[in-house]
Amino acid sequence: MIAISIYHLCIALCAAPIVLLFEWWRNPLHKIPTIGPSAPLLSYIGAFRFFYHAREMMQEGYTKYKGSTFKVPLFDRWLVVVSGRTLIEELRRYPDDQASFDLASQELLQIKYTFGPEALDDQYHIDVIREKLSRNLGTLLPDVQDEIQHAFDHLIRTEGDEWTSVHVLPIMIQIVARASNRIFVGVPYCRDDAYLKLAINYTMDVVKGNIIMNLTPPLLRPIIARYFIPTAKTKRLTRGIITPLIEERQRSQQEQGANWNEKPNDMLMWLLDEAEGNDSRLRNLVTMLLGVNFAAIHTSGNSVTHALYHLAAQTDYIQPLREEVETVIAKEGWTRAALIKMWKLDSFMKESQRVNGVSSTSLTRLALQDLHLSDGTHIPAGTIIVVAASDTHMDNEYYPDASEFDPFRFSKLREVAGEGTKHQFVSTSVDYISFGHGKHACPGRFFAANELKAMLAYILLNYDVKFEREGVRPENKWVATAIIPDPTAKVMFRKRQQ
Ligand code: HEM
Repeated sequence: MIAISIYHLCIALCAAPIVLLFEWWRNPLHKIPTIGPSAPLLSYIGAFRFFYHAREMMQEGYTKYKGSTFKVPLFDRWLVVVSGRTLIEELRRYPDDQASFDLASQELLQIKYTFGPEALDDQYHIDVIREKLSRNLGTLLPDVQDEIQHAFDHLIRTEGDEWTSVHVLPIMIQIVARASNRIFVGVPYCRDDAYLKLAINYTMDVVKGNIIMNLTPPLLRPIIARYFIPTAKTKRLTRGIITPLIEERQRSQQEQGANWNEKPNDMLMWLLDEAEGNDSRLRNLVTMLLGVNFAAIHTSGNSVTHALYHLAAQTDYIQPLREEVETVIAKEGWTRAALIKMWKLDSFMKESQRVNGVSSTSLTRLALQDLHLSDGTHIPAGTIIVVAASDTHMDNEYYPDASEFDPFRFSKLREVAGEGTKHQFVSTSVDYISFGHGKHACPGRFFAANELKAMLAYILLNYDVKFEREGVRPENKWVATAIIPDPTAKVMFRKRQQ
């Protein structure tokens, strides 16, 4: 009996690698070139490498396979990367029922467990961002600016003409969180430390929850999620803070109806209006609010920090930018029209996003059916596809001297007749995909661009900035596909003496 068992065990042990190899060879993804090892089990070594050295692996793939596809390993799946104008355009054109952004996000972030199933059902916040937030930018700008000023005064303490060293990334994230939440929930909540902490930490909670879910077998996920997903607590605590505000607004709406003259013009009110008479939307308001914070805070906080590092490293950019801001403000006052006229500032932000960005990939899609790309690549249903954003942005074919940070690259291009809007910060194209491109391009980018330019303009008008080690911009950190400005760097701030 024992002999038979050992015999069977030996057969099983010998057969397992053969079966694994056969499955690997039969998998249609096998035909897509791999960066790093692709054989079964060895691909985990590749996944470790990708976690720490994504920049080099993406560069290698782009150099070898530009205009086609390659794949890189994550711990639980392959990521198929497409590049070149033709394929990016092809990916953009696929309808949602063939290549889905929503389901790709669901898979990569385990949204059902991290945000909660309600976040998948009814994404009415996207239309609210598109329709209400973007159309109210001009009206809301004074509030954003007021909050920026309040936040800088509160968080960056300078004395006379002394230089103060500021640990920039966490401070910029806080300022963005306050300025954004001035428009999401208004005063005093946008200054409430407990609420801000929850809104800021929600992103890390989602990341942690995602790691926990990826380590859990699918069958056990619903149970593990119930007890170990940190977002559940964050949502509960946020509900505790925001529910009285929601109830107060519902009461005012009932009592005053169309005569409610002081009706707030903010994200929470727009979401409430959209949820009126819809119980499930009302129940999910806080999830939606946190979802908007997730999309807005770290993306914008990292972006303004990237730009500020360039300013502090190359202080000769300060004068032309400051001159532009001062001249436009003197003529126009602090309006949205004024921000639009600041071409150099807009160009500076766009160039910073081009050479840094917040992610090395964009246009994330899940193939819902087999896709056949024009270069002959066959992508099987169930595959996650992305575009090589950073490498596209660093390609000399699209951007002369692409590796150079040329702050006024885009404002110079805009001076050519007919090119005025094409090179704005918010314009997307197959060559500029920091905000995605096409149907799912970031709907919050108009708000983000306004807020970030208002923050930079505020810094230019009110502070001198520099690095302690002058002229040296700290290296960005790459963690898998995420790109983060050095989280430890400090910038020196000195209040300008008017
Ligand atoms: C500098 C800041 C930002 C960056 C770099 C950024 C970037 C992006 C990117 C790359 C996408 C995915 C596009 C795609 O794969 O096709 C996206 C989607 C999205 N962003 Fe942003 N974003 C920023 C700020 C914001 C803000 C402030 C909001 C909200 C107020 C927002 C809300 C969203 C939403 C809701 C989506 C999903 C769109 C959809 O489902 O169709 N983002 N963003």
